[in-house]
Amino acid sequence: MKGEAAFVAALRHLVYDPAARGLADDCAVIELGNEALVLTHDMLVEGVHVFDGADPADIAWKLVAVNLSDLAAKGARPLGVLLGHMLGDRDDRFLAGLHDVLNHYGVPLLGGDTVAGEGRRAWGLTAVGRATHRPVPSRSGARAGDAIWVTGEIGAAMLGFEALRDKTGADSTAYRRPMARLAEGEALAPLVTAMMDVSDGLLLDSSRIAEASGVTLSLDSKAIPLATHIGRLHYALRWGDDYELLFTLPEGVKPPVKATRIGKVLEAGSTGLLLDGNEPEGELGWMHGT
Ligand SMILES: Nc1ncnc2c1ncn2[C@@H]1O[C@H](COP(=O)(O)OP(=O)(O)OP(=O)(O)O)[C@@H](O)[C@H]1O
Ligand SMILES: Cc1ncc(C[n+]2csc(CCOP(=O)(O)O)c2C)c(N)n1
Ligand SMILES: [Mg+2]
Repeated sequence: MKGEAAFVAALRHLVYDPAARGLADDCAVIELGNEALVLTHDMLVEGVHVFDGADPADIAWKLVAVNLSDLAAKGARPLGVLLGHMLGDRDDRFLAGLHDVLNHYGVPLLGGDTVAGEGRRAWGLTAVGRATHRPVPSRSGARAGDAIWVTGEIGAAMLGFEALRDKTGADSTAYRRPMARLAEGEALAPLVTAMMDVSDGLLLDSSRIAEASGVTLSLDSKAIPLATHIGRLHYALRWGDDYELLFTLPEGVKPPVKATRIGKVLEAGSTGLLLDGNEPEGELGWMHGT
């Protein structure tokens, strides 16, 4: 067994509760009578998701935002978060960033756990939300004939990462402090046939909707809103950390939020994903441990 995909595939054999959505969605969804709880957990690791020596205030921001982004993708309103923290040098900065991000989104801290350990630090966060629309949007409802849409721009986090790596002084906010599209997710939830957030790269995440829905997603590269120039297209579509919402709508339905139409859903073909009519080359996005 190697890497994230193989491990999650093995975990699927342990899953029997429908709330887990087959471990093929951004969140678990627990139906409770007329309401549904929406739950997610994402981790950040030093040197993998954030630079070694990054300002802990930025780490706290990103940790909360990437989890709220998964709630946004299901149209859920956050109820609170639980934090898994490894103690370190500048925990006062972590606390300051945590205060900022929780304040920004108006989300309460409900609990967590604190440990000390050696080596690289990792942080975990569980976010709990309440569904604003049921059925809660999934990755599996895209149908042939639907249009494919995305909010915002793709590639801004990649540029921010490069600015920090190369010390150019260019803006790195999109990488350090991503925004969760909660308002957009809530407005879209009643309309979409499928929705997810883009964390691992537009191409890989599009292929996940295709797989979950049993269709082919056909993207038009010229339509994709890029934060960078067209020469960087190959990388921008694969780098990830975008945290925009990727969704499908029936043909003719206009999204109630700012978004760009980037392609069309086709009947399942020989490949789940087409870019300008061809199967994209190389790795599609970010996969841990491969
Ligand atoms: N260690 C794990 N234990 C249980 N379920 C897991 C584990 N790792 C991943 N999953 C599940 O696998 C599915 C896919 O996870 P993935 O991390 O790709 O989704 P995501 O959280 O939307 O993406 P990202 O982590 O890139 O933000 C989800 O249902 C997730 O809950
Ligand atoms: C220092 C540093 N190097 C590389 C990257 C790129 N990166 C790492 S994980 C990931 C996808 C989201 O992770 P997950 O799938 O765990 O949610 C991306 C785009 C980064 N963010 N920081
Ligand atoms: Mg997600």
